Amino acid sequence: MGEELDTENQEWSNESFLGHCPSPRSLHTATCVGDKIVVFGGHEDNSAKNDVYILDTVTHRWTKPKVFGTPPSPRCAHSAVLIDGERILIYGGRDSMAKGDIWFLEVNTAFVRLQSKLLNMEVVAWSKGVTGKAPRPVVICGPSGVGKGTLIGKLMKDFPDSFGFSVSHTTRRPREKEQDGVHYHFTQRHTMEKEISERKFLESADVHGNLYGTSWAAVDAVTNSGKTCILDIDVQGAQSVRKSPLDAIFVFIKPPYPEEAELRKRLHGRGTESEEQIQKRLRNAKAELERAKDPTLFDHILVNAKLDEAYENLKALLGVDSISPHAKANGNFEHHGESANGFEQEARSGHSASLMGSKVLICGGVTASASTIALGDVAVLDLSKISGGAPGITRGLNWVVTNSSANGIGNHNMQQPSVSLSQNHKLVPLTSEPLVAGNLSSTKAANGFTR
Ligand SMILES: Nc1nc2c(ncn2[C@@H]2O[C@H](COP(=O)(O)OP(=O)(O)O)[C@@H](O)[C@H]2O)c(=O)[nH]1
Ligand SMILES: Nc1ncnc2c1ncn2[C@@H]1O[C@H](COP(=O)(O)OP(=O)(O)O)[C@@H](O)[C@H]1O
Repeated sequence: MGEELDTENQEWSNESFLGHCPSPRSLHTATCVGDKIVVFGGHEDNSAKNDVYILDTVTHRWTKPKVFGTPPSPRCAHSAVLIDGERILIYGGRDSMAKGDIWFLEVNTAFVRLQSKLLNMEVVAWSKGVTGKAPRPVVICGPSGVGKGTLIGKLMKDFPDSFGFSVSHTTRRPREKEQDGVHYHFTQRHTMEKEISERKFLESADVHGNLYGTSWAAVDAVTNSGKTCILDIDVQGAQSVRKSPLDAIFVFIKPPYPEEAELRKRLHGRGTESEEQIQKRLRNAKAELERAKDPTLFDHILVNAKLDEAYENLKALLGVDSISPHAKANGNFEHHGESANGFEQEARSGHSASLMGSKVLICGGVTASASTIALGDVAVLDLSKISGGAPGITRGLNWVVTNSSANGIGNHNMQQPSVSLSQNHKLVPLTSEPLVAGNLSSTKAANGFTR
């Protein structure tokens, strides 16, 4: 059962709803997307939630959609605003602490429509929103034995705060010093094939007789932490990623001449493969070196003759400061808070958010729950330059105004008030009037705290 409000007659009626309905909760958001209502997060039994449910208002059926990407941490008292009918911006909220991060729940983007068609089910996808200059992922390719692992290892050791490795899945057996979950996720072919069919992978390929693949989760884990994501994948993988919306930089590592003899020497020196496996790797190397000649695939070709020189060149093309290891790489971004232009935002919950053109106005709310200070400001998030999106981060967000006294914006028009399901599950508008009206310096926050 549920209750429905007829907005024309202003009347509530009891309705039966079918399907998988959300558990009773409060302080969640419910956003109308066409005939559907998308419910995210909320609070139940002393804990916050990060699940997503969709109510089809025509069929009166609830569904729990398939969720792509890594969801934000559980939260309640966040805000939700529908952007261009295709993605819901989720901002802030709290569990035990107030949050200042920005997320997009894609409900009708090209990516979501394609996945939905392929899987024949309701699909949504998470993409983390980033302000400032977000780094692009880096794809590193090259024949077996050329030194990809060695170069990446050096980069990760010297710049652990700046670079993160996308841990691939593989069906090959672990080498002696390889750790599961660090170098690869070692898995079985049937398990991996099942996960590929469930579309958990950004790309996958058969390489040297084994299955390798990059999961969405592997890339999300790095990009959502704010680090530059490094992918060590073969040329087939690079071709797939090139076609994906990941917007990566592609680097091919080549051996010096004579190429085959050098690879053979290095593979023998590494001593991790049998002679038969080395022969297979060398045969494949020829084909990879050939395919790398495609000028549309790689942005940079780097010869790894002398290791130290190759490493300096790699750092230079990635824009890393070679003098100060452990410093952040150029292009690193803040996950939340600071914008490219220096405006900073406090984490908050219980605020309101409304869309005005390509800008989102964030008003009031409270800061960290320990102090529960009500905020009287208006922050404006500019979405006019956003790019990217699931699968991957959404770039180009910018905080443009922070007005602590908010003169002149007090009675702004809330174009798209959030809608919330209350604890007893009635569908009610959360803020049919502006949450913050009049003089913002004496804001009343959503939970009643005043300043
Ligand atoms: N397409 C794809 N290739 C991968 C992935 N992970 C590793 N590879 C590639 O698989 C090949 C074999 O890797 P590995 O077994 O570690 O052997 P190595 O290249 O001899 O060190 C290399 O070309 C890797 O770049 C992945 O997730 N996807
Ligand atoms: N520039 C280089 N000169 C000589 N040997 C190298 C160089 N770069 C890497 N190696 C060695 O070659 C072997 C293969 O390197 P590795 O990083 O495992 O290659 P890949 O990951 O591309 O298969 C390792 O034993 C490594 O120490």
